[in-house]
Amino acid sequence: MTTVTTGPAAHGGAGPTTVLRCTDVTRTFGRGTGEVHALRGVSLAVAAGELVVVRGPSGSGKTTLLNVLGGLDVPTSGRVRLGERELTTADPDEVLAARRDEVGYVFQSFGLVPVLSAAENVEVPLRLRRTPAGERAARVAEALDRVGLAGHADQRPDELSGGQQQRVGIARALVARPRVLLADEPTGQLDSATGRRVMDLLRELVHDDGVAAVVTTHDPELVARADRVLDLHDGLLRDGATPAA
Ligand SMILES: Nc1ncnc2c1ncn2[C@@H]1O[C@H](COP(=O)(O)OP(=O)(O)OP(=O)(O)O)[C@@H](O)[C@H]1O
Repeated sequence: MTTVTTGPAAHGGAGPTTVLRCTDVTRTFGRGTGEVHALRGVSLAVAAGELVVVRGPSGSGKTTLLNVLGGLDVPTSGRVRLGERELTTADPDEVLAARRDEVGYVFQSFGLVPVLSAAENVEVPLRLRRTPAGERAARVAEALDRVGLAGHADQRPDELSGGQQQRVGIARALVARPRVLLADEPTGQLDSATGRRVMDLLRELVHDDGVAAVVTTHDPELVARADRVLDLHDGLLRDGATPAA
């Protein structure tokens, strides 16, 4: 098994700003002749305020990696550390708490609840954290304002464009001030100009908030906006080309 260590871990171990780390992670699906090695020894450390883009062809393991990093899936072997929590040895309640408290997720298909307004969608993570109602309203208004949707709070997803829906998705991901942001092909359903604007926004917010972000993509436009690019091929992670800008 080949293990490629990338990021702060490759340069002297745990830096004080590393908030997300996985070490020698494998994930195997199925058994026997049907076995699929989706991740084959992946190590990665992401610092606060760093935007890491993971690119790779379909089936290379991108979604599996995000699921493992975010505590949505359990690796077959290896370790995942999210903030102060070691997910791979934590009990299920603690993993749930880590997901709720530490991670914001952005989905390719936005993942908004169709019957809720933009503001109500953004409010969901705050309700899960039992944030008091008055504080919720202020935080939701601020989050919508930051993504340029202050005037769209009462609209439902089907009354918004794709780019606006993804801005709502980003506001929802960041409203509870997570330390980690995970985004799976966040511009996959957007035209290229809209995708660029959404990615610029994501980059700005990640840097402003000091969030450790991992974004998967096929899109070269996203790659150019990364602080660091990693290539995933057949479940193996390698340093990619340094982004142009
Ligand atoms: N639940 C599962 N059961 C069996 N095999 C799976 C499962 N999830 C993923 N795989 C397999 O693991 C490999 C990696 O899949 P993954 O979805 O992580 O790739 P991906 O890079 O995200 O692909 P895409 O870009 O098409 O979304 C693939 O061969 C896939 O078929």
